[in-house]
Parts: sequence; structure tokens; C-alpha cells
Amino acid sequence: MERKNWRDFKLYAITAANYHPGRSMLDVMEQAILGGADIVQLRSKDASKEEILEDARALRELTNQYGVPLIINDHIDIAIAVGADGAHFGQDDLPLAEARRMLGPDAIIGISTHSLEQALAAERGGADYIGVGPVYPTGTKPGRTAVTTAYVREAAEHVRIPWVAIGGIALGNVDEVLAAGATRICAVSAIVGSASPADTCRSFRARIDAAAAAGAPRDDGRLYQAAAVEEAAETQGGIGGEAAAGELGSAASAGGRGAAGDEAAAIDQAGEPGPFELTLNGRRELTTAQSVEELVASLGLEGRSMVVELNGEIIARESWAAARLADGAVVELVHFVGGG
Ligand SMILES: Cc1ncc(COP(=O)(O)OP(=O)(O)O)c(N)n1
Ligand SMILES: Cc1nc(C(=O)O)sc1CCOP(=O)(O)O
Ligand SMILES: [Mg+2]
Repeated sequence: MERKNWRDFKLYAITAANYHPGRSMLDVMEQAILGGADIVQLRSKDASKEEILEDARALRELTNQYGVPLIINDHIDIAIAVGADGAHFGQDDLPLAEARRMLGPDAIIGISTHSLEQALAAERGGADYIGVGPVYPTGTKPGRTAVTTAYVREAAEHVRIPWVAIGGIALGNVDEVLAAGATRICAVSAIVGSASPADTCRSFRARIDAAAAAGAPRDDGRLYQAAAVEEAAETQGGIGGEAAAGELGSAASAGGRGAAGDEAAAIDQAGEPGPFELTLNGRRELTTAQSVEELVASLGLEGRSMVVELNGEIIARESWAAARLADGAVVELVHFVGGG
């Protein structure tokens, strides 16, 4: 499995067995990876060292299978023993220089930070990435003071190494964190405690990608958001008017594909709809959604002001249920956050 540069990670998933009783850690993390988590951390606070080692070995195998980096929280010896890609430390853990000496120059070393001062010290100290949080109060680390999106804004402005927002982040507030400048998101309970970690990760990825694309220029030189608003206004008589300049929009890579005739739903031999691949905002995704309406719902975006383009054509909202998705469909979603 080809590995991408770990620095390009967007969605960081962390284990927490207490959030998924009755489901195995490996199954939950595999679902998270399939949904788009592109870095994984083993964080185990209550298990014995032996159990953590066993989990670490199993997770190493799984992450190797998918070419996803594995980070071990707290236990540097276990990180070394299982050949993890790196380790994550807290402010009161091993000094960074010592961790580097033990793990070597190629290891990914992360450290939690709760203020800009700590972030800049981590940069100087040789951290490869930092955690920025907890952005919101969270039951996963109860009693910690939330740093709020104010620290996210500071990190966006001043931190030069990769950083990831963490703490109380869920689909209901992730847009706010992205609007504050985060480009990478880490979630524990929202992912592993979800009924469908894969769908939740897909939804996170769609929001992260959407925020990233909002300011990116298209091939035609226009901003995605501006172009989508203009095109929607032309096609739908003004839906784009719902979005105000400067709002967080979402969009996708350029280019539609295929004709409307390709849009029949994928049905497997047994007559059951099976997962198939589409390109969603420039990313190849697996989905079982059979229509635009189902896709929007699977991303947790129902009720949002949104423009949908399918294979190069804008689909009016009243046609979402009828607009069938098929293998190879190219979908671009532009949703608008806030009003006025
Ligand atoms: C990505 C990421 N950020 C922060 C943390 C928290 O680590 P730490 O401060 O060591 O606290 P515990 O996780 O050990 O309770 C993290 N694990 N991952
Ligand atoms: C493990 C951890 N570290 C944090 C930090 O700010 O350093 S916040 C946090 C908990 C994240 O879990 P959830 O996504 O369930 O809120
Ligand atoms: Mg720790």
C-alpha cells in the first residue's frame, strides 16, 4: 500500500474503547480509516501494559494494511516495540529531546499544547506536529478548560509545523473550528462513539475538504464558492443569493464526467445496492447512497443551504431524490454556513 506524506493528514482518529461497548477496537478503527481517517492514535488509559501492547500490534497490522500512520499515546516503549510511526506526548511527559533520542530522526513526534506559548516552544523543541486543544469542553478529558477557537485562530496565524485541532469536536461544531483556520481535525468520541464511524469520518472529511476548497482557485481562475454561487443563480434563479460574501462555502475539484445516462444506481448481482465509488469534492469516496438526496443525508448536511453539481450539472433541490448516483459519478457540494 502506497503511503502518502503523513504531513498531509486531515482527519486524526484516536481509539477509546469505552465509547464503543460491544464493538471491537479494530473494527471501529478500520471503519474510521475507510471513512477517511488518515492518521490513527492508540490511546488507552485503563488497560494493562500487556493489553496495550497487544492492541498496538493489532493496530499496527491494520494501519500498515491501509498505509495509514500509527501513533502511540504515552507509551514510548510500546511505540518502539511495535514499530509505530511515532508517539504522542503531553506537556508533562518525556521532554521532546529525549523522545527524539529514543525514537530516532524519522519518528513522528506529537505533543499536546494548550496555548500559543506552548506551541512555539514545541516547534523550537523539534515536535513534528502539535495538538491544539481542547477547543471545547469534552467528556473524554473532563475538567479541562477549553481553549476555545481563539487559540485555533492563533495557531492558524503563528504555528508553522502541522497542527491539529482537538477536543469536543463533532459534526455540529466542526465548521466553526475550520472557520477559525484549522485544516486538520482530531476527534475521539465523535468518531469512535458514532453508530457509523465510516459515515462520520466521511462527513468530517467532506467538511474539511469543503473548507479547504472554499478559498482555492478553480481552473477558470474564479473562486469555487463565487463560481458556484454565480452558476447556481443562473441555473436556479437565485439559490446562491442565500450565501453572503466571506461565508465558509464548500466546493470541489473542477470537471464533471459522464452523461446523464450513466446515472442509474449501482445494483449488485443479488439486486441489493452495493458500495460504489464516486468523486466527491475532488476525493474518491465509497458510498452506498443511491441518490443525491441520500448522499447529502449521509454527510449529515440535510437542511443546509447547498448547491449540488452532479457530473457537471447543477441539480435543483426538488430533483435530489430523483438524481441517481452511479459508479464514477462526480459530485460537487457547495454548502453555505451562516446567513446574511
Ligand atoms: C492529537 C492529540 N492531541 C492531544 C492529545 C492529548 O495528549 P495528552 O496531553 O498526553 O493527554 P492524554 O491523551 O494522554 O490524556 C492526544 N492524545 N492526541
Ligand atoms: C485526548 C485529548 N487531548 C486533548 C487536548 O486538548 O490535549 S482534548 C482530548 C479529548 C478529545 O476527545 P473528544 O474528541 O472525544 O473530545
Ligand atoms: Mg498522553
